[in-house]
Formats: sequence, C-alpha cells, structure tokens
Amino acid sequence: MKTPLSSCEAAEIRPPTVMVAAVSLLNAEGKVLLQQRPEADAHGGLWEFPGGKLESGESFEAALVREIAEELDLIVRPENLTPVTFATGAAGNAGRSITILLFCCRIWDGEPKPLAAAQLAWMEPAMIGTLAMPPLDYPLAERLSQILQSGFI
Ligand SMILES: Nc1nc2c([nH]c(=O)n2[C@H]2C[C@H](O)[C@@H](COP(=O)(O)OP(=O)(O)OP(=O)(O)O)O2)c(=O)[nH]1
Repeated sequence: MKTPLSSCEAAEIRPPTVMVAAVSLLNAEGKVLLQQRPEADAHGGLWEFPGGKLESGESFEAALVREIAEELDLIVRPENLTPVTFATGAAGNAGRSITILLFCCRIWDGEPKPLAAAQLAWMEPAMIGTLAMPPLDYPLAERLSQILQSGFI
C-alpha cells in the first residue's frame, strides 16, 4: 500500500514556483521605467522592471501595488494594471522555477524615487533589450516592445 506523502516530502519533490509581479510604467513620451538592482543584491547591477515576489495569498495586482509603493514611493491602483505577457524559467540552482507576469501601467500618483534601486532610467521600449538584465527579462522586453508598437495596449 502506498503511504501518502507529507506536505514536506511533496515540497521536496516539487519545489515551489517563485511568482513575481513586474510592471512597465509608461510615461507620456511612451518610455518605460527600469531600475538597476544594487550591486550587493542577487542579480546585482542588472536592470529590471519594478516589482517583486508575491507574498502568501497575495494576488499579482496586490503584490505590485505593495512593491511599487515600497520600491518607488508611487501609488498604483489595480484597475490601472493591464497584463502584457509572462515568462517562466529556472530560478537559481535550487531546482525551483520562476514565473514573472508583466503588467503595463500609465496612471499612477507621485514621482518615482529609487528607494530600493541603485538608479532609475526611462527607456524607449525597443532599447530595453540592450540593457544587462536577468535572462527572463529579454523575452519580456521584446514582447512588451512588440505589443506597444502594435498599439494593442
Ligand atoms: N522585480 C523584478 N524581478 C525580476 C525581474 N526579472 C527577474 O528575473 N526577476 C527576479 C529576480 C528575483 O529572483 C525575483 C524578484 O525578487 P525580488 O528580490 O525583487 O523580490 P522582493 O522585492 O519580493 O524581495 P525579497 O523579499 O526577496 O527581498 O524575480 C524583473 O524584471 N523585475
């Protein structure tokens, strides 16, 4: 007879997926805000879309509202977040996978401040892929640029 797996054993066999919500904040000139991770962090020095990991029980939109306040001192509202695309891949060497959902947002309150980043930069969508970024950001940036060019969002 098979013994049911405890939740710990199941977790060892199927490591959790890291879920990340990220946003392309788009200004009136059609430029996208990127932030550079501090050198001391994982992926230090690389550029990324603002955002972060979902906390337990949190929706993607709620995670972004929280992360954008923490990282940039901006207020974004869930109704102004439009899903754009996603990317999945391996997260580090612990056997876990990562899923990043990228949203777009044109309306927020406040001026962005680099509270968690080394620096911020407004980039033309087609130029984002020229930055040094984590691997999953290249397909995210390419798809974002295509979708913005199409005028679909
Ligand atoms: N925010 C963000 N994270 C990204 C991007 N691309 C990418 O691979 N990641 C990865 C890096 C991290 O492994 C993970 C996000 O983790 P994080 O460290 O920023 O999350 P967090 O703010 O919740 O930080 P912490 O609580 O773990 O300290 O997603 C991106 O464009 N934006």
